[in-house]
Amino acid sequence: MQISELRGTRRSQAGKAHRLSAEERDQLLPNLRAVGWNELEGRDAIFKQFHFKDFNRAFGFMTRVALQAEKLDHHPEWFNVYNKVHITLSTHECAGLSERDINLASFIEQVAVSMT
Ligand SMILES: C[C@H](O)[C@H](O)[C@H]1CNC2=NC(N)=NC(=O)C2=N1
Repeated sequence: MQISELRGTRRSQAGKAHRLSAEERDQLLPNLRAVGWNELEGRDAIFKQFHFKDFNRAFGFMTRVALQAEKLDHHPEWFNVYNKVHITLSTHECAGLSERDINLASFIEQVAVSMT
């Protein structure tokens, strides 16, 4: 395998991202809605606010998410102040919500559960 192909695999979620269809949304979003993720109005993205016990927990959470985001080459838009972390997920490549956002949101949920 060539280095260039390996890079291709590292861009993991290989292939082009596509905006989720209505059917895919019906199938994938309910589980995330149930744990507090919502679709933004006026932008094809999902959003959730997290609250932790203190800054240490919030930043520990962000650190774990950041390392995975870098691995996946898919990064959150986020805002942090003290114990709050607000996260928006969307995919630039398709200018909207893709499966990459669903995968990252699922990972974020696992980390959040382990930090609260
Ligand atoms: C050039 C770079 O690989 C791209 O911009 C990646 C990086 N991180 C990303 N993060 C998110 N959230 N969406 C993207 O489309 C995206 N694309």
